[in-house]
Amino acid sequence: MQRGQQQEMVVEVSHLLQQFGKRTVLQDVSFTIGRGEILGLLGPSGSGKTTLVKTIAAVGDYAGGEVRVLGRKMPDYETIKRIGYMAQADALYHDLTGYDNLLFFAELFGVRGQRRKRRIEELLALVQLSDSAKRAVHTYSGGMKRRLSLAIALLHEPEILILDEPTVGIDPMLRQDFWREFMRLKEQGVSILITTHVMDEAEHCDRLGLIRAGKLIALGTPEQLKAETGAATIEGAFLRYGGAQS
Ligand SMILES: Nc1ncnc2c1ncn2[C@@H]1O[C@H](COP(=O)(O)OP(=O)(O)OP(=O)(O)O)[C@@H](O)[C@H]1O
Repeated sequence: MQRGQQQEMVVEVSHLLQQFGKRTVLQDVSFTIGRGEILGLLGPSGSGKTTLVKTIAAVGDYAGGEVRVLGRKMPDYETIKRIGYMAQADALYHDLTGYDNLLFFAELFGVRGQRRKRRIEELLALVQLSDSAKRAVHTYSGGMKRRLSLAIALLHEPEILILDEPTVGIDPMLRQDFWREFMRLKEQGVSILITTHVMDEAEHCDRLGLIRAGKLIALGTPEQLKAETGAATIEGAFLRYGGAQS
């Protein structure tokens, strides 16, 4: 980026309020994500991370504030197609094979012809499912389902990736491959919002947001968060901000 040039903001969340019935789950949450930026969300179980990423991915409406993605107020159907969302709960067709799941979602996202064939093959290789692609998903392990879900989220080459704990149940070697891929996508200008409980993954993020009880209690680069708290590690910084990591 040129000096003085403004970084393009692809996600703008301002004063977001999310409620389920009378219960407030997210309160006054504001942040932005720039093009090609990886923003990680950390927080204890139940703090609101999944609710936040779902709201940005437009899975449901919100009670107050504003979420804009690529300049459009969400939820917006056209913009949803430019997002790749990997949910925590697998949204797969268990009676279909892995390959047929990819075919189904390719159709849904308008990925057709030679591009479809090429993408499916590339992604099956990336997530190491080429040899199991013709098996029904109900025979897959939890980790295999996560890998297939990631392949689906990447299928249509989205500009924004929203990944809810993508590496749960993934072995350390493959986790490294995933991160190599996330970094490659970042270099291509893809913006990534990722929730994680894994502290060394947090170190790979450009910035981190710490969420506690529905509030964004800290936001900054890993170095800033450590410097502000005088902690040697992200985990230490997080604890000093008063969040108990689960
Ligand atoms: N559809 C819903 N209806 C009512 N309450 C909900 C709903 N979805 C989430 N919640 C509540 O909102 C709070 C935040 O949940 P959320 O799943 O966003 O947390 P999280 O930080 O992602 O947790 P984890 O790390 O365990 O996945 C929790 O108290 C949860 O029970």
